[in-house]
Amino acid sequence: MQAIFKPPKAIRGGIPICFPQFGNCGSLEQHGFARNKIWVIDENPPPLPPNDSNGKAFIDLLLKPSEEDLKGWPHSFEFRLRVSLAANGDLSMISRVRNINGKPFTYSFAYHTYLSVSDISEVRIEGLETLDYLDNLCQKERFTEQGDAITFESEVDRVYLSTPNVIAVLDHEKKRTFVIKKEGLPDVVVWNPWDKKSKAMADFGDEEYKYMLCVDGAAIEKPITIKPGEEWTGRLELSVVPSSYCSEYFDPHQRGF
Ligand SMILES: O=P(O)(O)OC[C@H]1O[C@@H](O)[C@H](O)[C@@H](O)[C@@H]1O
Repeated sequence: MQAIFKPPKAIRGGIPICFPQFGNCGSLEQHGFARNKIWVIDENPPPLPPNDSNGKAFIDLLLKPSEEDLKGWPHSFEFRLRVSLAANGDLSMISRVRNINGKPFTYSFAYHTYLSVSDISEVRIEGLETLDYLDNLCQKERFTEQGDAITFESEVDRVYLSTPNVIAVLDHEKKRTFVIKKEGLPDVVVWNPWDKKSKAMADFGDEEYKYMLCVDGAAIEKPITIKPGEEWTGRLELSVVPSSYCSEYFDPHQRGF
């Protein structure tokens, strides 16, 4: 990617954290400030269930609002992120947002997950068929998806609503499938900028839209409200499996974790 590694702008690629705002639905910068910040290592995070990190390598990160952040979004919080990598390559991310403010606050959230694919025209997403979505290309108008798996032949920028906790992204050419499992994240954003928008983005190669797809576990349509002292958790697990395994592995009705 032609990503630009120059703070304070977000780096395109990876899994930026969109918080406390998704997109431009609010007064903050696009996708909120969290992805543009330097997080610190959390030396002493509150415990998580042992299953979350058994046998995995992990790091705990912490974000607290700066004076500047509080001017634009006057709510004190602690955002803890554990990123874990299992020996088989499974990546999991656990976000915990704690309200340390005197009053409730409300936010949106997304794991803006860039997936690398062999050829976007050979990719399909399973798990979102027949669901309602908000189309960011039509002023967030609500539509209903047809019965078939989602495929790509033009720009897509949608927020699928009330989604199952397991979504599969099948890369036909590479014969591999990304399995996205999530918890606490009812929505799924699907984004591919296609040719025209790619050319308009300085940090994105003209042809790169062919080799990427964003599929984000998110909470957007119904933003999350937490009371003083309360904590919210949102989990995402990303695995890559050979597509031949998929029919056994992939059950959209399965619980996330
Ligand atoms: O260029 P950004 O700020 O990283 O955002 C990229 C895209 O992110 C998607 O999640 C949004 O739905 C799109 O509308 C947006 O264009």
